[in-house]
Amino acid sequence: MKSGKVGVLLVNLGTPGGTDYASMRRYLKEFLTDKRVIEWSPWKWYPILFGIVLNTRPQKVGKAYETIWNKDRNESYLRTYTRNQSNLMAERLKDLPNVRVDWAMRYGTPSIPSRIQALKDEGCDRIVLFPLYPQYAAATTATVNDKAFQQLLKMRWQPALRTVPDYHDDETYIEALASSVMNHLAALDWQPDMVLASFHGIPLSYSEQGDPYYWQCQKTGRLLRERLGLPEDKFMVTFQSRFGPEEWLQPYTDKTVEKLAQDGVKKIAVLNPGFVSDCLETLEEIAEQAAHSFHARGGKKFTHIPCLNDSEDGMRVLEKVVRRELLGWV
Ligand SMILES: C=CC1=C(C)c2cc3[nH]c(cc4nc(cc5[nH]c(cc1n2)c(C)c5CCC(=O)O)C(CCC(=O)O)=C4C)c(C)c3C=C
Ligand SMILES: [Fe+2]
Ligand SMILES: [Fe+2]
Repeated sequence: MKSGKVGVLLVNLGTPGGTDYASMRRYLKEFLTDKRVIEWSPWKWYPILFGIVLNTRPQKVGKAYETIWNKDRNESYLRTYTRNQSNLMAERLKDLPNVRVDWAMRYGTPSIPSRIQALKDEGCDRIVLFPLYPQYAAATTATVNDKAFQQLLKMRWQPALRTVPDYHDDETYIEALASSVMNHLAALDWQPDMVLASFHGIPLSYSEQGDPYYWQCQKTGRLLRERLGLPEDKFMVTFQSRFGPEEWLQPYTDKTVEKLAQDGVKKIAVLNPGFVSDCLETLEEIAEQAAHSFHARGGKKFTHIPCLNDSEDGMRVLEKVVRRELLGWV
């Protein structure tokens, strides 16, 4: 049995294997049966999920994925960026010869159990598990951790596992976001009247039960606004990607974009600080749908500021967090 190495496992949300009905259904089924994501009792939720959602949503969302699919590699960008981040991280950690870097997805492939097992087989008896979410939510961070520990449940000789906490107020992260905004805006021949920092939402009830997500998003937003030197009336934190009938965190991004246009605001910029990589929710919902809705209501200029992805600044953030969590192990 090999031993003595340290693994670093980068984990993002997941992605369907293809945009066809069967792949989309498989992906959404795994996602939407996760009790950390949908907290309703299965008695209430499953008839709706299996009766309606999984019969209609795969087609609808499959079409949306088609518009943002990475055709060169026949995969979603979330997968492309996560793999790139893993390769670049391995390069950056070359000075630590005992460290192995790998990546996984919470839903779809490569799965967390398969990569934890692979790292263990390679001799990693210590693993740093990094859920790629700057703000903590049970629906994202906790479910990644749960999945990893489920695999450990099956192992006789478990690796030691260190879970990486959120980094919503980390200086390097705020600095990277700020430069991504400044560089993007400097390349335009116009300047926005309003900058929206749009985070993925969660149901309000999750927040009321103690999820720190809302407050972490607010703090990220405030620190970014201060770093950009923007007054409060030129910067807003909003929440996107509502799903289902419940009330979610407010203000909603789509409604805000509509209202801004109706109120006569002509130029806006939107960024997604909570997403480590661009994905359906940023490329389709914001860069396509929100832009369309803004223009349709009289808005003139709309720009989407890309996520940090596999950029130099983005990698500096991830590397800083990983090196901090490796302390004592390398
Ligand atoms: C109740 C449902 C959902 C909760 C809660 C939720 C929280 C949440 N999600 C992300 C990040 C991503 N979500 C993505 C897609 C997506 N999210 C939901 C539902 C909930 N998310 C669904 C059903 C989907 C699939 C698309 C759709 O059917 O609309 C993605 C994109 C994945 C991709 O491949 O591009 C990301 C990323 C966060 C950060 C979060 C809570 C903080
Ligand atoms: Fe989501
Ligand atoms: Fe969405």
